[in-house]
Amino acid sequence: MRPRHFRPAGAMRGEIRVPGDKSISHRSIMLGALAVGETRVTGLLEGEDVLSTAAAMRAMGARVEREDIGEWVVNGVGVGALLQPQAPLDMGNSGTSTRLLMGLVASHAIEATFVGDASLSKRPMGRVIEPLSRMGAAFDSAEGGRLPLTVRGASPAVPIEYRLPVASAQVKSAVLLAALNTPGITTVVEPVPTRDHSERMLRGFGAELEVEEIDGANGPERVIRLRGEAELRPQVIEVPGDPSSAAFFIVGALIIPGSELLIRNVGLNPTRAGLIGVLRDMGGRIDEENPRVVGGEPVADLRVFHSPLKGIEVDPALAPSMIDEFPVFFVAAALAEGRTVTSGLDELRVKESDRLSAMAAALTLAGASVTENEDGLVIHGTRGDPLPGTGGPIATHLDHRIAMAMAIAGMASVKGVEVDDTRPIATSFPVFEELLEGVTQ
Ligand SMILES: O=C(O)C1=C[C@@H](OP(=O)(O)O)[C@@H](O)[C@H](O)C1
Ligand SMILES: C=C(OP(=O)(O)O)C(=O)O
Repeated sequence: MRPRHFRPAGAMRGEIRVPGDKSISHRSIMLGALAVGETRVTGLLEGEDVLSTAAAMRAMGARVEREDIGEWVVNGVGVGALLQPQAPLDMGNSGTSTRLLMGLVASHAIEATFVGDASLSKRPMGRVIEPLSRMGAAFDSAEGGRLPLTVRGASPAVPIEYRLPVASAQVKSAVLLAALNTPGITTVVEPVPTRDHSERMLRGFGAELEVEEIDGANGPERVIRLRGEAELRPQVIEVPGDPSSAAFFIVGALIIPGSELLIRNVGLNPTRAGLIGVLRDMGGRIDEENPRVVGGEPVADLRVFHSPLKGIEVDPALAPSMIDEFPVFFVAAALAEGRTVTSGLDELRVKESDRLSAMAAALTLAGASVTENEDGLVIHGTRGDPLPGTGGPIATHLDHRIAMAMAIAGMASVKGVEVDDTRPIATSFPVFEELLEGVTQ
């Protein structure tokens, strides 16, 4: 455990540049490893989760090398040519690494065992076991479809048409990655759109992938078709900054009086940008400067000003586009005027921790007024007054986003917040504390 007390702070001022997007970093290493030849990546997130992906791809035959900060070179083996790993693949804390790599292994003639830390070992893998079994892969897992888990890939695997039962980009991506080495056309139907980095990058690497929008019973649905036995061509990839990391600074600058912060290099893919729209609807001033396209993704610099926020009812349809931002969004709600209501957030219970109960407990300790419902939180804000709690230690539960969200809460509190363990922050945002110190007065 590495505890730290996050003190009440003056304004957040100056500028920062957020590190590379975690989702895109994972995918650039995985697809690079499946393309024959040299893929060059800049701006790669060097967080522990991405390093777990890099180590796994090395164990399956790819050359994955770091040349400089964020500059990586991947020499791939080609679709269909992954090697049998000689030892269990240690996924650490990373759900994305585990679920996407289970998809890759599922259609190769290899067997791989996945292990992870205490948090990852509690997370449900049945949601990927189910479609990948239909494609022909075989699984042995701990009870309830949990890690440790062994996948025996099918060769050839069978193409399926799969309608996602949960709004999960990881499940969608696992099926699409399995489809790469599966003869014929695999179809994934998405009733609710989730982040589309896999689709964008698969196309960029030359896969035959098409996306059709159709009218579903409850609105537009996306039908994604991928032709298998794909040949991927190596790419040069610039990874845009991670909006999920920027979120902590966006909320910090909005709630701490006197703040004006420039956050450079923020990815604004619409399947990820839900938080910004909701905070604007609450009265937050977030200006976009220098809009551009980086690595096939929309990016801008964000200038964020301290703003009085008003409570809001968050449309549950927005959840997938801000799914990882809810912990810090709850902090914004705790400082807003009036009531904020969230619902439809069952998925938050199966992240690195149960993020609904972890944030309800942590914010209550910090002095916020929070009611935990089955699928969301209701929060009565302080109308800008600092949180009046005891400062007593809040439990992170091996969850980086709880640690960072409560660090921001501490800065907007009377007595600060003691975070029981800051180590998990390194999974997604190793320079978080350094950047925070640089911009707080
Ligand atoms: O595909 C991805 O890169 C991710 C998808 C999301 O998970 P789910 O698919 O479980 O919603 C998200 O929470 C995670 O941080 C990254
Ligand atoms: C849920 C997250 O990641 P993963 O599922 O990859 O562990 C996250 O980063 O908030």
